[in-house]
Amino acid sequence: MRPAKDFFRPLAVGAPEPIREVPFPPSRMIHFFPAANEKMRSKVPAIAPTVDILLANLEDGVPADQKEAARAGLVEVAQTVDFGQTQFWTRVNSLDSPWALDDITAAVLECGEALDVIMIPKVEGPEDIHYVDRLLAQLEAKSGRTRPLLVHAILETARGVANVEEICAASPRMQGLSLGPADLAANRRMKTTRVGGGHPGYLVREDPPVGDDGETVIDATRATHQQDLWHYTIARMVDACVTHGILPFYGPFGDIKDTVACEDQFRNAYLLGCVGAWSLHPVQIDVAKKVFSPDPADVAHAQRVIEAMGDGTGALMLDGKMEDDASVKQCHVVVELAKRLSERDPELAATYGF
Ligand SMILES: CC(=O)SCCNC(=O)CCNC(=O)[C@H](O)C(C)(C)COP(=O)(O)OP(=O)(O)OC[C@H]1O[C@@H](n2cnc3c(N)ncnc32)[C@H](O)[C@@H]1OP(=O)(O)O
Ligand SMILES: O=CC(=O)O
Ligand SMILES: [Mg+2]
Repeated sequence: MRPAKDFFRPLAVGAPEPIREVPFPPSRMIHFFPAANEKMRSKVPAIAPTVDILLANLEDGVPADQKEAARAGLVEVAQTVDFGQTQFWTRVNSLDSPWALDDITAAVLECGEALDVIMIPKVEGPEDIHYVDRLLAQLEAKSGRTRPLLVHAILETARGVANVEEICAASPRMQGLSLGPADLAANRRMKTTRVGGGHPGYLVREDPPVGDDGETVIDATRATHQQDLWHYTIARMVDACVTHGILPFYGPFGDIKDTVACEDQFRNAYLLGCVGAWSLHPVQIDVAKKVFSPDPADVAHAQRVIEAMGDGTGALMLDGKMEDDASVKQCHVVVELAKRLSERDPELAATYGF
């Protein structure tokens, strides 16, 4: 760990100054497209204005024999597409792969200033971030980049989860974390075979009824309630991110057709503090937009509480409920997010009455 006085020093002569505060533009969805796929690349200019973050994927999901084509696709998109206010990210291959070094090199030297964030998969500890941090500084100095690339890590190994705080604190480049439930499940030896979401076998069952003889009746027809496999990890990730001033995201939901369960998974993450989730298919873009934009009814209620609370201190009753300094702070979180999103979206602003 560098001493505090050196934390914000560039790691190479000529590299841009590290940032002191992580920017938080609209970040409701990170939309993935396979960068090797020409047809998908051709859709990027049309999709870009409809998403908050567009990501050229080079890692899992891209076949091994298309890794070079994906890298070339990233560079082509970076050099030709006008992203407007949409953020442009890439996910490079993991640091132990034969492709990571060339991916990172091309991302810095050939993408110009178009790229905002590099997503690093399978991050295990702060040492992975330290390696990327120095390499990026060297490449930035060589390319003449004027603003530092930020780093987003995927939390998808047990060791990564165990080291989550150190990962968040490893560099001023750290922009955020995503939960990667598919790789994490494999690494933990969970016995699931899906990409995110719940599992019908992970449940709690109602207590058995008591018979006339006072004995419990063990029958299998009692109600069960499916539980959330990801609650612990998301909550842990959110606490680590907030502690270090960076942004938490939920990752992929693989059942593309089940937009209802996708919405549930995204909403659990939203309620626990995540700012966005990945969209793997165009149908998931609107799901993320809906879930990660505060509900207009919640915004209206929050505004009433803020208004009623005056200077924000004390306690009062509103609609039969106690409101005080702490509940009004929650209301400010909701209203500020709604206002921030509305700045770039007049239609959304109208639904809030701003
Ligand atoms: C665990 C992890 O690491 S998750 C991250 C790695 N995985 C990914 O990134 C997957 C990204 N998504 C995809 O590759 C695709 O959506 C797939 C393979 C899942 C499904 O693709 P398809 O079978 O083509 O889906 P479908 O037929 O429903 O597509 C409908 C249209 O949307 C397009 N489309 C599908 N996914 C995307 C996307 N991510 N971005 C842009 N366009 C897309 C298709 O090209 C198709 O276009 P068309 O109507 O002009 O033919
Ligand atoms: O990369 C994402 C995952 O879930 O694995
Ligand atoms: Mg993964």
